[in-house]
Amino acid sequence: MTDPLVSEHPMTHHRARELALDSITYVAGRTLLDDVSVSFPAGKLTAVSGPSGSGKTTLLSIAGGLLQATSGTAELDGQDMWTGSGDPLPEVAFILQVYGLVPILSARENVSIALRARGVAPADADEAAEAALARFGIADLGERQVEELSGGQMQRVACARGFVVGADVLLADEPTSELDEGNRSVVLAELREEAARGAVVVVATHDPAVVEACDLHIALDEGRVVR
Ligand SMILES: Nc1ncnc2c1ncn2[C@@H]1O[C@H](COP(=O)(O)OP(=O)(O)OP(=O)(O)O)[C@@H](O)[C@H]1O
Repeated sequence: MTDPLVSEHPMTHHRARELALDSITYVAGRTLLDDVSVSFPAGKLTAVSGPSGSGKTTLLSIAGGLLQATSGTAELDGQDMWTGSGDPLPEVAFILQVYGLVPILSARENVSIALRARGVAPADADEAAEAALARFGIADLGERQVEELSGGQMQRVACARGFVVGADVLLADEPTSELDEGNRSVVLAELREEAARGAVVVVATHDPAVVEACDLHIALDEGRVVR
């Protein structure tokens, strides 16, 4: 499997063990997360479920360092996930609900960027990007501008960009919402593979089939953990 970061630094790369959230509260006008303590272990696929508006996206954002909690801590083996800027640690990759793709760039460029930003040489990054697109069945769309793609195709580009990094922590927000059953299975298999590789993998989802496919399950309701 393509994993440029790990293969470039085979001797120095230590796997994370656990992403721990302790007493996280987040207030924005009202309380969106209320005293949430959860632990996401490496090597496991953890589902975060809950109705729309229950706080799943907010929780993932805090877990990955995009958002600073009002109180409480989010730590990867003791390292604070909040870096002070809203830029996540390089160990973290996101697959976001809004995708965050650059519309005027090609699918391949959007994926390649994630590696180039981490110091991978452009030619190697492009090659890994092609392979990642192929994993999600969109190798033929590499040259296409993202703004010309369908919602489901964009979601698969966002998946390829999240997976290509070989991150220690992969946080996926509804990564299968636009996908048919076949493509959903592909994404689930890839998530499982990342966990098997030793990553912390968290997937926020409404989909019972996705919850079913996970090792662990945390349910939110109105900003509180209910299971
Ligand atoms: N910055 C903000 N300021 C105020 N309210 C916010 C902010 N961000 C999110 N919210 C609100 O917080 C609640 C939780 O949002 P969040 O996106 O975390 O839920 P979710 O469980 O991911 O929902 P969905 O499944 O619909 O994506 C929602 O009611 C949302 O409108």
